[in-house]
Amino acid sequence: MLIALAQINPVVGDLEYNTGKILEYINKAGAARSDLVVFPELAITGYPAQDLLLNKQFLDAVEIKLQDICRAVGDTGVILGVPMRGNKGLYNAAALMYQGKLRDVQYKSLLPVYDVFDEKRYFEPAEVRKCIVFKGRRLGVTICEDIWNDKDCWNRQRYAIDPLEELVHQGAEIIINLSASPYHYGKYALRTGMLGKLAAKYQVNMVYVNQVGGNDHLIFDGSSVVVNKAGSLCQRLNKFTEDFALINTGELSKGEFNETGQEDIGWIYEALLLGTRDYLFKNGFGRALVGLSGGIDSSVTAAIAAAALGTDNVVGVSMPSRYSSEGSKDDAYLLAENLGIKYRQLHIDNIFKAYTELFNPEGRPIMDLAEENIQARIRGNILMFISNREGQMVLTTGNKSEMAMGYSTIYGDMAGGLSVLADVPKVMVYRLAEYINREKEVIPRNVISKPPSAELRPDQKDEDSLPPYEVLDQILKAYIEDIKPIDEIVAMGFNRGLVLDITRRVDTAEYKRQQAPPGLRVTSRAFGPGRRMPVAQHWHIK
Ligand SMILES: Nc1ncnc2c1ncn2[C@@H]1O[C@H](COP(=O)(O)OP(=O)(O)OC[C@H]2O[C@@H]([n+]3cccc(C(=O)O)c3)[C@H](O)[C@@H]2O)[C@@H](O)[C@H]1O
Ligand SMILES: Nc1ncnc2c1ncn2[C@@H]1O[C@H](COP(=O)(O)OP(=O)(O)OP(=O)(O)O)[C@@H](O)[C@H]1O
Ligand SMILES: NC(=O)CC[C@H](N)C(=O)O
Repeated sequence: MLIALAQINPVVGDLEYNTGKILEYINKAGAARSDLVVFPELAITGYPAQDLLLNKQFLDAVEIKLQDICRAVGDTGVILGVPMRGNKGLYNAAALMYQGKLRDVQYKSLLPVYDVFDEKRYFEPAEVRKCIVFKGRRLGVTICEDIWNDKDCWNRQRYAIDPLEELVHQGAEIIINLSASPYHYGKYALRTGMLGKLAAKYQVNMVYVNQVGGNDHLIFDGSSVVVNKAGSLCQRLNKFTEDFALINTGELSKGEFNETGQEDIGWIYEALLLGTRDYLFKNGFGRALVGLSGGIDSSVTAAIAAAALGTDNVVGVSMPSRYSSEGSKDDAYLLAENLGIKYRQLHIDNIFKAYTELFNPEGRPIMDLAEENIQARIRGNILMFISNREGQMVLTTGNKSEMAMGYSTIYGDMAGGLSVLADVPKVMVYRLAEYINREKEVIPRNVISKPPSAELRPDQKDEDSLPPYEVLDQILKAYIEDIKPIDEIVAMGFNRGLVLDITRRVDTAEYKRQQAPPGLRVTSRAFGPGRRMPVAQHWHIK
């Protein structure tokens, strides 16, 4: 049997666009004389459609689009992810269409509610699982979480039923999985490792089709695969881009790829590119604005924006104050030159002076926190003024370490539409900078080598207020990503007072993060919908 994998990038809620895209790939599979073409989970609506799924008119429109697609299906069968109304409510379904008719449906059985997922809010679970017989073959059709039933796995779930096992026992000859599996660093290796293990355990070939694209904070890597019953990888679709491939189930005896593929920092770079591009494009923006301080965060953010949107579509704005060093101004200019993006310089001193004259008895700076922060706020206002007038989206530059510690000014450098590095720890920002410079020096060497500073007062250095980032990032990972208790973090070899201070600062900065723009998720636990913490709360270990 010839099976086509259609790894598409749907736009959430754009039923017209998604249907057009699905029809395009159905035609492509038909032209290749494929027996079957498989699309990702909820391909018609895009994933996650969230509360759009509570809207009756939206579901009515989905039904009409499904009928349109059905009518267009000929001799190439189509398996497509779609929300479907059934006996008990809404189901997350895989629909099989063939020769103009809906032939069979399998609902999703395991509905994830951990991490960023909230599927029980919308869907009922399948009550039965049956192989779908198509062109004489028994297909075991599963939807994403249906195969993630392993307590050792990242999701740590062990469900009472095992759809995969049931389908194999019913004689499934091939397992098909429609997915919308968001990326985080390490996820590809984890996912393909798991697929290999399952295929070998059940001695069954597996075709895994994943969504690709950025949808708000989530980035889907695609990386769809085919694994044979020996557990070897036979086919791998491109990562972070739409792709299409054809496999012959009769020729899967030997794997073509030996490795499951450990990811390197390039994966994070590509993920951020796709996340930035799709967030802007899917929100109707083609251009971005970045405040360039000459520091590492704004440099890496601008480099990502330039690669994602094209150099002509990025404006870097340098906004020096009296505390900005000559070096920083030069670095900001050089970065813009190296990237080939547009560059402007606007001094903020007169505006800063207006504030000090308004508020200070002597009319001169008194150098307190309010004055430090007003510089960041003046810059935020300037960027939003340009955005309003010219139509670019402002990108904020704070990294995960700073967002964790509240080391940023609310309504200042946090003002903007998308936070590109919000889930990238500072140490990883440096690795990204080295990666960006892998062929030639784009980010000036001085930007990478100088000690980080907010330059909001004379001689300010980040490490006056924060522990060294190498230490900080390890403690933050243990606390935020691994959800380790304080005692376990201390047992990793860190000073108890330091761990208490850092974790308390993380907790008390929650109010800032809840007012921050969405951040692109690239670690196993980002701030945002996958980490829901109260703001006004008093739980702290002493
Ligand atoms: N629980 C709560 N819920 C809601 N609002 C709350 C709040 N607690 C304080 N607030 C409000 O927030 C204000 C304090 O926050 P905010 O005004 O941001 O000020 P704050 O956090 O005190 O200071 C900002 C810090 O970030 C550093 N910084 C700034 C800019 C860039 C960088 C960098 O390196 O990237 C670093 C800066 O040096 C300073 O240490 C309070 O005055 C109050 O209005
Ligand atoms: N002089 C400046 N000109 C333009 N933008 C600035 C300037 N100073 C700060 N910003 C903006 O505010 C953000 C926070 O800057 P700040 O220098 O305080 O912290 P940072 O975390 O060290 O960032 P970076 O590494 O980019 O300097 C910067 O990334 C930049 O977007
Ligand atoms: N859409 C889903 O069911 C996703 C859950 C799954 N465990 C994943 O992240 O790949």
